[in-house]
Amino acid sequence: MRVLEVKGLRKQFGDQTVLEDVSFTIPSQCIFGFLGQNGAGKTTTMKLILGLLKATSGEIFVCGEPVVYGNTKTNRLIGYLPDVPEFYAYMTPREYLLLCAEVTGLPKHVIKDRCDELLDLVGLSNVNRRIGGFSRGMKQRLGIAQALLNNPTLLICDEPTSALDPVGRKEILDVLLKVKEQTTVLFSTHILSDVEQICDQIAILHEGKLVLTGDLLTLKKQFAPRQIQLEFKDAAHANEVHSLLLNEARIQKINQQATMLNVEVNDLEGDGQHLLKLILEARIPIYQFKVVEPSLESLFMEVIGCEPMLPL
Ligand SMILES: Nc1ncnc2c1ncn2[C@@H]1O[C@H](COP(=O)(O)OP(=O)(O)OP(=O)(O)O)[C@@H](O)[C@H]1O
Repeated sequence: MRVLEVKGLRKQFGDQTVLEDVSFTIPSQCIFGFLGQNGAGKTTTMKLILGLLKATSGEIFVCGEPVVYGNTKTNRLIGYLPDVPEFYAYMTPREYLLLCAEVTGLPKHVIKDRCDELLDLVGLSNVNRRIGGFSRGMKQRLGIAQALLNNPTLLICDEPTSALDPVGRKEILDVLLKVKEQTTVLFSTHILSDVEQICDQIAILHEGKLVLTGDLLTLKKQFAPRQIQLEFKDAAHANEVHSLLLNEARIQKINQQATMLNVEVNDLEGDGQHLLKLILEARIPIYQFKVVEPSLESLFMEVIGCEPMLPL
């Protein structure tokens, strides 16, 4: 089933076009990473999905139902976590969730069990402190619990990990992985490693246009350049090999950083062997010869037209 379908979405603020012909679909039970640099248009897209902004043109469907601006009926199917969630600081997480459950009209007989289940899911069941003293990560986790109260089909999180330290980020990613068992997740971010860890599908937004969307593993294989990394004892040896390889037609691109060379080839096996042979024949000692696994970073940089850093 298609949980979300975005078709030809365009959004203008005055004469500024912020989104142009954005189309993507999200199948059920997947984690969809919505990637883009600051200002790419991620939050605007999410607000359009939530019916909080009016699209200039295009259509959005949640579980087959059209999203209509100003009539947010489809939001009963969506849980939303904004980038900076706000809470009542004087409450404990349980008090706060119980209040939200009552306000959202959850049947009285299920409220307590649902809140306990969600506090357990986000690792806050034994926390009886006031929310005012929570870390950012704890607030994000409570926000996820709140967004899941009504058993949504789609959970949308706006940059849930961006302001967190590595431990806080891992906790959120673990929670999202657990959420995926029951709910489709769309989360926006510019942290590529988070996407690499948990996402099945991605979309990359660049200056308001969707430059890539699809299954992450397939895209990585399809787009990431075939690269071999060579490391030498010193920069002089790396320079020597760099000059040697400049004459080789089969080498697509060479990128050097000090003692390391990143060499892009067409045929990893054949060209790799040829490279090694050349270096050995020139009697240049080599420290490391490594086939670089395709990474989301190289894919991202390629589609937005930036030069990737040398992988470590
Ligand atoms: N209400 C608005 N009025 C005018 N321009 C807006 C409005 N909201 C957003 N924009 C502009 O739209 C562009 C996209 O903003 P958006 O917040 O969607 O980007 P983003 O990808 O979420 O970025 P970030 O990662 O910084 O949150 C920006 O240039 C922003 O200034």
